[in-house]
Amino acid sequence: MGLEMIAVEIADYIVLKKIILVLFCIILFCKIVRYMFSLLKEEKEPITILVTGAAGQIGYALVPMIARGAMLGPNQPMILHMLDIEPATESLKGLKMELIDAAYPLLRGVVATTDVVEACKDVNIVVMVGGFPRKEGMERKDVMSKNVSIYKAQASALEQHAATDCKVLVVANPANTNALILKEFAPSIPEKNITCLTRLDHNRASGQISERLNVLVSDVKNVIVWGNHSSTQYPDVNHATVTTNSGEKPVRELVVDDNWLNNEFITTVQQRGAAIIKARKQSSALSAASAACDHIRDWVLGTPKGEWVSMGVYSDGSYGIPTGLIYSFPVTCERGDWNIVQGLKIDQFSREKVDKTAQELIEEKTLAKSCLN
Ligand SMILES: NC(=O)c1ccc[n+]([C@@H]2O[C@H](COP(=O)([O-])OP(=O)(O)OC[C@H]3O[C@@H](n4cnc5c(N)ncnc54)[C@H](O)[C@@H]3O)[C@@H](O)[C@H]2O)c1
Ligand SMILES: O=C(O)C[C@H](O)C(=O)O
Repeated sequence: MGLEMIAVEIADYIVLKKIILVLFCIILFCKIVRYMFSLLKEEKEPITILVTGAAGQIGYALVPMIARGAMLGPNQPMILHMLDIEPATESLKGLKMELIDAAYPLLRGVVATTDVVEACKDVNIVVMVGGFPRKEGMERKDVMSKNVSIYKAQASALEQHAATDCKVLVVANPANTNALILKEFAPSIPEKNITCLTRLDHNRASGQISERLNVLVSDVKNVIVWGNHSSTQYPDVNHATVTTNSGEKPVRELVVDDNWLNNEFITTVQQRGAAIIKARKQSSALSAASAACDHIRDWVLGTPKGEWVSMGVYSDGSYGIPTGLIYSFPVTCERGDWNIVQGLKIDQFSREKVDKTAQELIEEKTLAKSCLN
């Protein structure tokens, strides 16, 4: 065999090796893609969610949202536990029938009960709506004594029977103080796992800006609701922006009316709950249910990059807010954990409002403790 022939054979061999390598890579790539798809299709374990006060009006709006996947996403199956009190037994039964009739694909089981132990068994997420609602003309403090005793009792049941890492959202008013009572009487639940709903106020603030500027509400970012879910809350737009064709613009720059932002905007958001009660003769329900889904979704699945939301959380002293209060702060969430956004500038106007609502929470805490004695 001449040298030329040997060179040709070696070249053929190298080409063949390259072809085999390319084929091998293609097969490997296909296998990886198939594996990724199989992971995506893989059935997740159901998460157990408890809604207390499920037979009430927020409950009636909330449970179908949860069952449709609005809270935990379209691929997360769930088992729903629904708790209410004896007089609501029949309407709770009816709600269970309707959930079955709605044939929600993600809903893998429904427990409708008036037994708090059965309701709390192994729950992973708890939305506490049960309680005595404020009626027209009533102050939130009027319902305090009725609700703190409910929250004390339910804290013990959760502590003993819920999953050890359960996440709790308190909706029922006074939401911040009910959450604080729950925290005090369920000391084994990590304090970071007990929160209250101020997302409704946050969404209301974004909604008012969107209406005023005629922009999409989804383009309004980073409003803050500080403090109590009450008329002393402080809706703050000093760090808020709107996404426009020419980038992110500060809300103040676009509104060009500091008088409106510092007065009417704040009181409209603060008084929105009362305005809805006046109009409907019942407190807000669908917007509260939707906000509860937003709160849990962002907490569990994370907030979008560069955005924060408002959540009532246990104060660690950030922004000079005393520890020992459940206070609404701007937070970002990642991998099921929230963190208070640090380093935001608080001007004198804001400082007074942030402190005023903290002061109301201190007073509510004292009142709640006296109701327990
Ligand atoms: N945080 C917020 O943003 C926000 C918004 C709207 C309403 N709320 C509050 O949410 C709460 C519920 O409002 P709603 O309109 O659904 O009231 P609702 O009266 O229609 O429903 C409350 C339900 O709780 C039940 N309940 C009472 N005691 C209970 C107990 N010990 N255990 C379990 N269930 C119990 C009642 O039987 C009723 O079915 C109220 O306190 C309301 O003020 C909070
Ligand atoms: O029930 C209320 O007091 C009002 C409610 O908290 C709301 O903000 O709509």
